[in-house]
Amino acid sequence: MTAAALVLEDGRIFRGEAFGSVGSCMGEVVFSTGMTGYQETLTDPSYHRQIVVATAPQIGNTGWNDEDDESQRIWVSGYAVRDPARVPSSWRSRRSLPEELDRQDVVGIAGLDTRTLTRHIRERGAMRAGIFSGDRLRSDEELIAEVAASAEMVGADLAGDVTTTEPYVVPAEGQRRFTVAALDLGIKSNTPRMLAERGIETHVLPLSASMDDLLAVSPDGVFLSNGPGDPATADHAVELTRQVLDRRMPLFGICFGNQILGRALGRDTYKLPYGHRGINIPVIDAETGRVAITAQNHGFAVEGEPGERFDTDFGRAVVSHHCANDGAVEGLRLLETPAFSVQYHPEAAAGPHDAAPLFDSFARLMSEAR
Ligand SMILES: NC(=O)CC[C@H](N)C(=O)O
Repeated sequence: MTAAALVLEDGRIFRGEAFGSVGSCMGEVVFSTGMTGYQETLTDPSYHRQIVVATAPQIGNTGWNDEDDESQRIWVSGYAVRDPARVPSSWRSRRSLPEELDRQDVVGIAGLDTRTLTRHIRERGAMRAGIFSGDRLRSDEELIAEVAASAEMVGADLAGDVTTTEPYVVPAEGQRRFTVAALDLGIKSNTPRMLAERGIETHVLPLSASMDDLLAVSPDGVFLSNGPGDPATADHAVELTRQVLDRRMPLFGICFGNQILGRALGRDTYKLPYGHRGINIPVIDAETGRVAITAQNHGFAVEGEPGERFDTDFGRAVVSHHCANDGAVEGLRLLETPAFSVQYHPEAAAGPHDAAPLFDSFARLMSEAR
């Protein structure tokens, strides 16, 4: 056993043993309450620069397979778990979780009290932290100083780190009904897959794409993906979105995309105390009162009140969805321009499928705009 410590910026230290790679990592410490889907979580680019704490005590039971990655690599900076599986068991598993963490040089910690850690984050808020093991484990003072010198999540411009360098196309399954230009701020593989199932061909474009790049693919609609970092930094994407709205091109955004649409409509974003991360988060549709159980992973939110209607440069808009737990904005819809977005994850990887019909709503918007 190699000793490891998770050190928080407020000086609190949790001790355990090294899990995955030995060394050190820095990031914002956040907790995720999903009991399944750790492979999708770890490979979700939105977790770039975050140390994820699994509240589910046993992690790694189904190993690591070659099918469920949401991107090319693991993006979390570190992983903290209570009780790792000794022996993974799944017919799809190719290797164990710690083997994969080690293969990708991802530093983790196991055996720490994740319940106390989660309660601490819930009370004090998500904050900077580091995991240290091997020769990176030094005196408490040195470790706390190292964490205090690391980068904050507020003001972090991270989508450029995760976006594709080259455009690529994910073809429609069967007959192509629509073409979508997707701005890649950290897109997960399951999004183009779910669009493809609906006859949509997706052109995934780098974050630096211009309006001309978008128009070059003759899209029926534009998609804004999820992604890491502080939405207050995403000025280029906000400007591009304003141009898309100006042209009345159908637009759909997820998570970071919801925050970008919010900013394009003149709203500010702010940091939630500890965010929403899990796969059973209840969201209320303000119009119908219906609740959807959703997958979520966000630390920031758009300012607004449940059901609020407001004026924008593109006509009237409504806060279409909000979180049943804390009332945070979970969706926006324009009433006079074909655009909507949600703060949660209809691509649901991993997660419940209540929100999947939103991809059908996007297809409907594109067909109405023809
Ligand atoms: N999953 C996402 O798109 C997250 C958006 C943003 N980085 C946030 O934390 O709020």
